[in-house]
Amino acid sequence: MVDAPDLAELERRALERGPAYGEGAHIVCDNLVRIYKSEGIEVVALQGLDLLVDPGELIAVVGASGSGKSTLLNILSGLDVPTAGVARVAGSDLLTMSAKERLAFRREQVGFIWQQTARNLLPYLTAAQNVELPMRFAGRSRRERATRAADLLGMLGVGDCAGRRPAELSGGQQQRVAIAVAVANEPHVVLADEPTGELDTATATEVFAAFRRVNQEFGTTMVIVTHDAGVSERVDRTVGIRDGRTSSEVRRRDADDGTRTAEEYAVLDRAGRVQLPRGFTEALDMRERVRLALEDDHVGVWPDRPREEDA
Ligand SMILES: Nc1ncnc2c1ncn2[C@@H]1O[C@H](COP(=O)(O)OP(=O)(O)OP(=O)(O)O)[C@@H](O)[C@H]1O
Repeated sequence: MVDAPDLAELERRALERGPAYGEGAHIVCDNLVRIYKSEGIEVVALQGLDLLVDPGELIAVVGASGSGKSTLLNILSGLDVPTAGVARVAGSDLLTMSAKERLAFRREQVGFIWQQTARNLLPYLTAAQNVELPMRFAGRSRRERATRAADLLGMLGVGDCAGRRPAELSGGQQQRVAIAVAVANEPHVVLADEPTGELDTATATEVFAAFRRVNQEFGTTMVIVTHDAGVSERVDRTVGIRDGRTSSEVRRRDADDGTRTAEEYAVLDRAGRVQLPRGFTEALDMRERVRLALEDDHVGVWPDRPREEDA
């Protein structure tokens, strides 16, 4: 009979294995799958998506229409349940939580901002009342609600709009009020689906600045889905989604001399998969299979055609 390992041995093995995937991350998606079934047809919206977002990070998510961006946000916000995989936000497991836990998660842990300005605010309440509403649900005192609503609206540059209803606000003002609503209960994470999609460039810049302000002031982790290059170029990390998987990443850094550099990476997932950019595969007519070779400091990828030395 083999001796069972003792506690010290198990601890030693755990240390040897190193940190678990996503340990310390605020958002963890590991091999996330979402399959929609309608009228007997299955649509695989997410097919093994991996994503890690650190606490306090502000990232943009980009991708073609239908690539799975909204599906991802709906899962992270607790609105939708994934079919398989791991999705964890601020320590909450989104696959296994009960209905009650899900409600508390949505009320306290995440704030959400939709593209359609009208969807974010209740039309018959003033801006301040809209911001106070989630705090009322959370049981905060009347005085605390009023003070915090005024502070948030002021911080986001819409303090003078406090007494106006959404119809009396511009699209950009409505989105800034929506950000105040989203962070009213100090959520750990804010998710936004095309929040500047209906705005002109100058207004979009102002709204993005409001997101940035909240991120820096409160350290809130933020994921913004966007088609807007003005937004995606201003964040430190842009994650590209293709066919329901994270496929590429652009990281930007400010150099000491004040210049900003951007570097594009392909994402290597936990199973060792890399998605080649479509431009590369088309340029070399790569289809179905490729040849790989391990070199000293890189991996070569060739189209599946007879090589000269084989001919
Ligand atoms: N409720 C649903 N039922 C069936 N299929 C769905 C449903 N929601 C999304 N899909 C499908 O899942 C895939 C991903 O959709 P999703 O809305 O996540 O993409 P997206 O990247 O957000 O697109 P867009 O930029 O156009 O909003 C698409 O093929 C879409 O048709």
